[in-house]
Amino acid sequence: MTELAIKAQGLTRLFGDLTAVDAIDLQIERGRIFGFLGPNGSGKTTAIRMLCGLLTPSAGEVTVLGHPIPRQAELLRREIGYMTQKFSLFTDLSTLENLRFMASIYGLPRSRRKGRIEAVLAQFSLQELRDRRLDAMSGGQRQRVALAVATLHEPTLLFLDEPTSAVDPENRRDFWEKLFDLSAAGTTILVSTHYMDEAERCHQLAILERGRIRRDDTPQALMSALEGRVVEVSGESLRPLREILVTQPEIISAAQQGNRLRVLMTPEVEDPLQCLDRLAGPGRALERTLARPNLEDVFMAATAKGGPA
Ligand SMILES: Nc1ncnc2c1ncn2[C@@H]1O[C@H](COP(=O)(O)OP(=O)(O)OP(=O)(O)O)[C@@H](O)[C@H]1O
Repeated sequence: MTELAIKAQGLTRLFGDLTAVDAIDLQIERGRIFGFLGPNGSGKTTAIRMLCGLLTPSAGEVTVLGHPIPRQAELLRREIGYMTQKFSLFTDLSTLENLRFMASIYGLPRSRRKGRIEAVLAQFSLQELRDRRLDAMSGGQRQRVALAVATLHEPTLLFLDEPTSAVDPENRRDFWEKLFDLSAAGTTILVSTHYMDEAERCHQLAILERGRIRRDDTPQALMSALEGRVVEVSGESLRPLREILVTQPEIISAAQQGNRLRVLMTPEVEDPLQCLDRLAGPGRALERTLARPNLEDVFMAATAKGGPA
């Protein structure tokens, strides 16, 4: 049986009347990159904080790296790294000063400190930035320092809460290469994002909406499940066509991309092309073809029109 890094059942958190996380179940295998994909306010941060032992669940069972949480949260803390969307390092200190400070906070033995600091400086290509203050760095450079700090004590499990929200696409790609290096070396990573390109890189993905997991599978399986339901339309007057389509019960979403309209249909529709022709009405010169589903389609299917379809 595959060993699980994280197992949660019925994990729930209320804030007053609001259910921020609503009875979610999770099984995350060791060494995997697992993604939480969801819009703002869908409960990603709240779920991560409970899994780290930083926030007490209102209900549910959680085991992380074999520790029942929150009971053994203190023991867990030494084995995990946590990087939040809010930048939490000292911007008036240099890379090296931040690393030295965090090494003492983590309680790294003196004999290991120097070696680990040099190791992460090399691993995250920070040698040239070792003496630079963080407030004189770009967003991407700072994120690399933050990842170096989060992995300084060699955690076996890493929680990354929207780690690249202030980073451009090229730096995001580099950042993900570092995550794959860590994963290949055995580190389990739970990462939250609202970027589709990031979500697609994960080994496994949970789509969250209003505190619930709407889908949980590999990105490939999630996309394959929508095969035959996405139609791309090109032609004249796409805006009025879209207006008609979005009001129809057969249509989950219709989004314009350049001079094409991407239409996602409900699973009940047997012949999407024929259905589209019928809804568009006679007299429209349309070109339409079935398209390969992407993660954006999966996200729409999982969350649009008030619930999963
Ligand atoms: N301490 C708190 N007190 C009251 N409500 C809270 C608290 N923390 C979070 N919430 C609410 O719980 C819901 C989920 O928030 P959460 O931060 O977990 O979402 P998120 O998916 O991480 O969003 P984002 O992408 O914006 O970070 C939101 O409606 C939020 O306002």
